[in-house]
Amino acid sequence: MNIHDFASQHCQPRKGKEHALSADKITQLLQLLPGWTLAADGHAIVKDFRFPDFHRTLGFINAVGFMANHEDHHPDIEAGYGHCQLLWSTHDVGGLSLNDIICAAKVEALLAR
Ligand SMILES: C[C@H](O)[C@H](O)[C@H]1CNC2=NC(N)=NC(=O)C2=N1
Repeated sequence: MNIHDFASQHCQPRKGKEHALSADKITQLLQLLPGWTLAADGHAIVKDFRFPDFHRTLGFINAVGFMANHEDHHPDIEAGYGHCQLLWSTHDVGGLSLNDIICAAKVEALLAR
C-alpha cells in the first residue's frame, strides 16, 4: 500500500478501541506520509504547512474542511497568516485509526501537482 492507495479510500465509521492502530502500525504508516509526525501523546498525527499569504492559507483550510465534511472526519486546525497546522486523531477511538491516515493522505493529494 502506498499513499495513493490511502488517498483513494474513504473514512468508515470507526468507534471503539478495536479500531486503534498499534504503535508498530503507526510507525510503518507514517513512513508513507511525508512530513507527518506523531504528536507527543502518541494519539494524533500532525503536520505544519506554510503558505506565502493569508488567502492561500485560507484556501487550503477551506479545501481541507470540504474534504473533512465529505468524509465526516475532522481535524484540529491551528492557523495564522501563512501557516496552518493540521492534527488528525479519531475521537471515537481515543487515538489513531485508519481514518486519520486516509485523511492525511487526502491532504497530501490536495497539494500534489
Ligand atoms: C457521528 C460522526 O460520524 C462522528 O462524530 C465523527 C465526526 N468527525 C470525527 N472526527 C474525528 N477526528 N474523530 C471522530 O471520531 C469523528 N467522529
